[in-house]
Amino acid sequence: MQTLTLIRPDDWHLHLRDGAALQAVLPDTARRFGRAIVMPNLKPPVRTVADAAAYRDRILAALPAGMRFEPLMTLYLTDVTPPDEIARVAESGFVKAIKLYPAGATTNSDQGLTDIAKAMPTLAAMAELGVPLLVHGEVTDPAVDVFDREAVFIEQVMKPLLEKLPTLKVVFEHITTRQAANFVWSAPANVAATITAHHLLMNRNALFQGGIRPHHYCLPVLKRESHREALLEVATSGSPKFFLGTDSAPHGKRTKEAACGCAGMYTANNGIELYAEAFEAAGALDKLEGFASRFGPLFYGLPANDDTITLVKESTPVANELPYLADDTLVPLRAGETVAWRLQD
Ligand SMILES: NC(=O)N[C@@H](CC(=O)O)C(=O)O
Ligand SMILES: [Zn+2]
Ligand SMILES: [Zn+2]
Repeated sequence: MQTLTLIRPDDWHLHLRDGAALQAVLPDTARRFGRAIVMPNLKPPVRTVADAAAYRDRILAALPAGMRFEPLMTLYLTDVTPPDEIARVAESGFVKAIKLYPAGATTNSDQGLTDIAKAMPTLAAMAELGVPLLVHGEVTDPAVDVFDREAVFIEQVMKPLLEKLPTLKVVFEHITTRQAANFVWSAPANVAATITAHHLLMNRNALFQGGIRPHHYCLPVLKRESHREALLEVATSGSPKFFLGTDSAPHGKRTKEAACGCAGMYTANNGIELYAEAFEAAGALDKLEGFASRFGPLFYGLPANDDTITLVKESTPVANELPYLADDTLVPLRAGETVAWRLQD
């Protein structure tokens, strides 16, 4: 049987939620990944180092006994995040980055930034202290077509920001377009990107395959095939500017299968297996370890994990639903279908 052993990977973009949801999803990630950059879009958001310390404690308390996992925390950038908070971040050791959500761009982004100008002193402090900025890169202007919002963001926000603060470390999160892939490829080494497995595996046809498919809806929304090809090309290129970020984003079945369904796919239960499928299909399994286990730590200035995982090539069924909340379940990506790889126990 074909197997693949990798340095244990990390997930550089993950939603763990809180409370019962956190309890339900955390083991899926901790089984596979050594560390994860934990997104701060809770209700209310994680805005201070003190908030992040309390959230980190709740994550560690939810970790099943005997499991090793290190949550790397982030703060949610608002119009009023003070530059002082950045000094506390740099001192904390456990807060690794600041997350920019344009207000209204995605799930729980209503307290996000309304205008980048408002954050300039705080962003300048980040550039000075080497604190990375993680960006949900989509404009929110309703006049801009939803499929173009990432490409427009590059021109309207990302380029001007990096012109003003050329040394700021930036991770363009969950990139979905050829424009974003090219932009990061051509940018200096302080600019990197995460890529999800679902954007490597699916194009926008998956949203309408035999009918409307709410479990394939996430933000940024899936794009056309030529964009998927561009993402696959940079992900498998061996460039250290591109690394793994699942953007596993759990929402209960009832909130997904609704007249106005939530954005986000749940992939943590096959968090590395889905990437193995995508890399294998591209004939690039030898490039997976760099992308999944080495380039993220390199960007964040951390060592790679000191243990390994092994994947087995074996068609493996995916559950229809997973336990989630007392009154709702979770429908993972590929529910009721199969994944080509399995994590060895
Ligand atoms: N990706 C998503 O579609 N949803 C994320 C938010 C985000 O990462 O934009 C969520 O928190 O549900
Ligand atoms: Zn996002
Ligand atoms: Zn996300």
